[in-house]
Amino acid sequence: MPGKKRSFETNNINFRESFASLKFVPRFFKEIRKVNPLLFYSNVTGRILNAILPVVMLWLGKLIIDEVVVQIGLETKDMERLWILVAVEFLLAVFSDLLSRGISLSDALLGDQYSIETSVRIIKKTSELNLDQLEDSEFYDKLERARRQTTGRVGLMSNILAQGEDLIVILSLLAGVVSFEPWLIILLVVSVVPTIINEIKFSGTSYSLARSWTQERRELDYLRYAGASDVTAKEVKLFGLSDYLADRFKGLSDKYYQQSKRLAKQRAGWGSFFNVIGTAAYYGAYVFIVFRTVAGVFSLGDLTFLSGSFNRLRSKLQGFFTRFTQITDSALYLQDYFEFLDLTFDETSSEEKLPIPEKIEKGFEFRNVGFKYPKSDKWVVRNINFELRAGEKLAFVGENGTGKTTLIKLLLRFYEPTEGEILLENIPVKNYDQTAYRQYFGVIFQDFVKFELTLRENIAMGEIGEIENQGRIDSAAEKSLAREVVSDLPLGYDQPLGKRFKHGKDLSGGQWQKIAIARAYMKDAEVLILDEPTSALDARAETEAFQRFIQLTKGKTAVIISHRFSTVRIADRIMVLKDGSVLEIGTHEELMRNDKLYAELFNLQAAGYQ
Ligand SMILES: Nc1ncnc2c1ncn2[C@@H]1O[C@H](COP(=O)(O)OP(=O)(O)OP(=O)(O)O)[C@@H](O)[C@H]1O
Repeated sequence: MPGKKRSFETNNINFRESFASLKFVPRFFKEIRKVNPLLFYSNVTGRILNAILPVVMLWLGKLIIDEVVVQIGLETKDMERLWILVAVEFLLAVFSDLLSRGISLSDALLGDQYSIETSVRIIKKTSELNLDQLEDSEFYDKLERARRQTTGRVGLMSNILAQGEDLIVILSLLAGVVSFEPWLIILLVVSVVPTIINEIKFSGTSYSLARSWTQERRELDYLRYAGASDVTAKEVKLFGLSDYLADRFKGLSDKYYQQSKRLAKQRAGWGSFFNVIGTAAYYGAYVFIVFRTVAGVFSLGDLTFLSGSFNRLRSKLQGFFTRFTQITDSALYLQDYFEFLDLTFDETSSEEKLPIPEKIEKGFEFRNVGFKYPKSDKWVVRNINFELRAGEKLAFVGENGTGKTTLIKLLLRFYEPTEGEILLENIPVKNYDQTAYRQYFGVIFQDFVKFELTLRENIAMGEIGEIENQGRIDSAAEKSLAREVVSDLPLGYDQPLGKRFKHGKDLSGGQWQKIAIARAYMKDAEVLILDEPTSALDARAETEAFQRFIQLTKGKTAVIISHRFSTVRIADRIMVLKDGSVLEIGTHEELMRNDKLYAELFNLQAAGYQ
């Protein structure tokens, strides 16, 4: 957003908060285990084995050197023990390599399976939520973070498991070092404390930066899409928008880059400084071990074992703390993911819901309905009173933005009215089970989705359980005039639509609408809603589509929204909306006699056709 101040310091996450996010880790692992228990337990077992190998190898190294020293001092050499030790070390080295590869492989497989699982869960969860949640930008940010981190979560899994593995390595090495020389522990602490301080200092900062930029990243994604996609290409070329979009993208990305660079430089600077202190402590320990060896307290083998163990311990401990911040950082994303999954979708009340009536006898009634969109103070519609009687075809007309689609969304219970109520058979619709209630409706929205899938799938979306029912798909296509679209396409029903995928064919606006109408015919719905479904059809096709619609849906209840009065007049009754209120309602003849807005607009359009 231009001019808006963005700084990661403004909502920085501190160490305690990062630490608290670890509470999601057990749930995370439960989910991973569920995805593939066998792979999961093999991975854990492999890591435990792999963790004890380093100390065993170092110990073997010590035994080999000590044996070499003994053999040097002997007149007649007996090399058998030495070769056995070397052979065991060799076998262990091979085993360790195989084990590491096995662990990486199972990490990758488990990670892939888990990321498929999470993507599926995110899709399913999104469909459970209410429309107002989906339209909320904060919600979108949460969804964005939950979605973005799919691969990050895989890294988190490996990191946590590796952390457990390293802990075992550290404890075993520590036991070895302590048994020789407890004093070394003090130097060890001195060598790792700087790393710990550094990590605490920067804990959560990367996440904070990324989080504070969620909205901008969405904007960047959008600009990338607007500047480089087939959908926008025509206008971008025609209006020469490419530089404008590229500059805007660059300006915003540069800001992010600068903040990210500053953070990375600070991290690198402090990291190097603390590392020098740590290295000095290590060399202090080394000098100490060398002195003790020269003094004859330690053997040469002890020297190798101790210096090797100490060095490994130091790097493992440093790695342990560095990884710890990576883990807490990623766990913060985990928190976003689980918070997203735990979002509740609020059916207005938790009381028992009524089953829906099998057949609609009376119809729907809007009683004094008023509505404001969430986070808005503006009444979009108010004092709305009308009936949608069972079996009737009711048309909504009115200028753009007067609330026609909003009334449909209220009828479909995508939103609750802010005041008043909607009734079905004299009972408030909110008392009925929502999922069952929505089954009544077959709807085509004006912004219906053009799924970039096959034509068959696009029609079957109306009743996806019937996708194998060719007869039903044929009949829906026939009714909606989509049959001719099918026969024009080389692959018929199996033609992929849209340009995104190989062999995809794009359709004209009118052809897409015919397919969308077929979608409504797929479902044997009690109530049909057509929100400007024919705006892209030519005049003849539109009249034909509507006349068919009226014939084919005899006895069914329907709402039709259209700006074409030649279509609207076919409806049983017409409701005229103005500024969010009902101005008049009645049959075509009644409204013409009324001689108000409807008659005026009708005559205006009729004159236009003469
Ligand atoms: N999701 C939303 N959040 C906030 N305001 C909205 C939302 N959807 C629509 N509006 C506002 O509600 C008003 C009514 O919109 P609606 O889509 O119901 O009009 P319409 O009569 O169907 O218009 P058209 O003929 O152009 O399709 C408009 O002012 C619009 O800006």
